[in-house]
Amino acid sequence: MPVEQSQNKVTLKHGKSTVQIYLLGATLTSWVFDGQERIFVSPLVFPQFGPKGPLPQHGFARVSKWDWLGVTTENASELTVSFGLKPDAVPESQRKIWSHDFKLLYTVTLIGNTLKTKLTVHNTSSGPFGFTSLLHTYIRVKDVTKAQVVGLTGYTLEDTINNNLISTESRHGVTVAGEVDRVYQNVTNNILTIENTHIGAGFIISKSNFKDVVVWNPWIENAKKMADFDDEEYLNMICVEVGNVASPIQLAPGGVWEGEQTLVAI
Ligand SMILES: O=P(O)(O)OC[C@H]1O[C@@H](O)[C@H](O)[C@@H](O)[C@@H]1O
Repeated sequence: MPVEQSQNKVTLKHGKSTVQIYLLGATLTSWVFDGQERIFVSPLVFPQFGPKGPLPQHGFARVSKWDWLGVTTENASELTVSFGLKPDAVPESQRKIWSHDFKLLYTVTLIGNTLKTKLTVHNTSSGPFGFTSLLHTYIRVKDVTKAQVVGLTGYTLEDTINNNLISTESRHGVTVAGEVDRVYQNVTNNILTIENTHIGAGFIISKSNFKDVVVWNPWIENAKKMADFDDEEYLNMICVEVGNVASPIQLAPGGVWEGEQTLVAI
C-alpha cells in the first residue's frame, strides 16, 4: 500500500522513498530514501517565527493536530498527499492570542529522489493578517562539523546568538563548529546544496516564494537543555530552514499565499 494511516501518523511509500508524517503539527519525522534516513525531523512554523510575537515560540501549527485530507495524486511517477489545519484545532490558549480565521494546507509530494513540501495559507477572515513561517527542516548528517551549506555567499545575515549582529556571509560554504543560529535575509538564490552529509552525496534544496533561510545547530550545551533531543544528537543534524521570517507576509481577506520547498536526495 502506498499510504498507510494510523490514528496519529501517515506513512507514504513510493519508489525508493518511505516518509512518515505525524498529524500532530503535520510533522515529517522520517524520509528513508534508498535505504538511508535522510531527515532528522521537519516541523512547521506558523504564524510566528521564534519568540518574535505574542505567541509561544514558533506559533501553533507545530502543536496543533492537523486533519488528514488524503491522497490527491497517485501514479507510477508521483504520490501527493495533503493535510489541513483550521482554527478549531488550535490550542485554546493560542487561539485567544491569534484569533484570525484561516485555513492551512500542507502538501507532500514524492517523485523519484525528491520530496516536495508546500504550505498554503488562506485568509478566511474579514480582515487582513500578517504571519511569519518556516519549513523547519533538520537535515540528517553523519557529522555536522564536516557538513557545509553552499549558496549563501554574499547575503545579509542576522546572527541571533551574537546580539542580532548584521553582517554579510563571505564564506563559500557555511559550516558548523559551535552554536549557530543565523537568519539569511532575502536570499534570491533559490537553490542551496548541503554537502558532506556523508549520507548519500548530500541534498539540493530549492525554494519558491520563501525569501529567507535560517541555519541552526544548538551545539553541546543547548542540546543538553532540550527535553526532546539527546545530548549527542546535535552532531547528526543541521537545520536549513526556508521561510519568511525577517518581515511578515501580509494577507488580505480572501487572499491565498503559498510557499514550496523541494529537497533532492543526491
Ligand atoms: O527549540 P525550538 O523551539 O524547536 O526552536 C529551535 C530553533 O529554531 C530555529 O528556527 C531558531 O532560529 C532557533 O532560535 C531555535 O532555537
